[in-house]
Amino acid sequence: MITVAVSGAHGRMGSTVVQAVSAANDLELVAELDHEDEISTDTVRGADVLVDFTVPAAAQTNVLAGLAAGCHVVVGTTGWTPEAIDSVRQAAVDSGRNVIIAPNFALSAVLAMHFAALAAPYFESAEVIELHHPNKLDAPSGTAQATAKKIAEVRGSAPMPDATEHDPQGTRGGLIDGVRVHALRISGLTAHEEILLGNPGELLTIRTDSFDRASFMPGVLLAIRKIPQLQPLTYGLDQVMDLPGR
Ligand SMILES: NC(=O)c1ccc[n+]([C@@H]2O[C@H](COP(=O)([O-])OP(=O)(O)OC[C@H]3O[C@@H](n4cnc5c(N)ncnc54)[C@H](O)[C@@H]3O)[C@@H](O)[C@H]2O)c1
Ligand SMILES: O=C(O)C1=N[C@H](C(=O)O)CCC1
Repeated sequence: MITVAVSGAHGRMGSTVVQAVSAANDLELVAELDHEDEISTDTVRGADVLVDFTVPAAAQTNVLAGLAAGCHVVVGTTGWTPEAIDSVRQAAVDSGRNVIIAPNFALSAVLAMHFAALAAPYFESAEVIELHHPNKLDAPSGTAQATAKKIAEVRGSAPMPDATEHDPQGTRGGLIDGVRVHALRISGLTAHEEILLGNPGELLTIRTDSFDRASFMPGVLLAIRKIPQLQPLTYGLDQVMDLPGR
């Protein structure tokens, strides 16, 4: 039996994780923590794994507190900087516990990112559109950032055709490692992304839709089950799945 504490347990994702862990035969929910609860040896109640779905401003502190409390930590909270990830990596090494940070636990999103990285070297143009519910705090989404970085990695510095000279309102979107990213916030949506890859006369569109937060749960449970066997720091659920072409 793997014991689990959830941080952000009253939120949209945290409450869904509480339900999913409670329903799993091999997992035991031992603590539900939220905004006013300190993360400590006492409050995690001996949990093997702390799962964090909180807010970008709190995630790093929560992960470090979880490691100090003796937990492996599964992180879904977005908004990470490379510096914050490095500090977590070092803390994980020092603690002898492991951390996985995944910007998206939905299998369709993980595969969409993977397929985009496989396809990107074959296309002149690549842009990312992410579409989310309007209560989301961060833009662009962690998934869009990770997607753009993966595309940039495989494309290198190959230029994309774009004659735009005048865009005073910034309507061409943000640039992440040379890849354009556009963030939409629309009532009624949950979490969606399109990756558009173009060549003269053709377009490949890769799209992932999370219509319900249940879509993230198989990935979260996989990470909880696998984390004791992982490296001190893993970034992305693709690193845990046995994907072809990696
Ligand atoms: N990785 C993924 O697959 C995935 C999927 C969905 C959302 N997310 C990310 O998860 C995060 C949470 O999303 P959400 O929609 O559940 O948000 P939410 O606002 O519904 O929930 C956040 C919860 O965190 C709590 N909280 C705030 N500060 C805290 C602190 N210091 N300690 C403990 N709890 C604190 C809030 O009270 C709230 O209950 C966001 O960063 C979002 O981008 C990731
Ligand atoms: O609802 C959110 O907030 C989501 N955040 C993640 C991101 O920023 O990529 C994953 C999708 C849902």
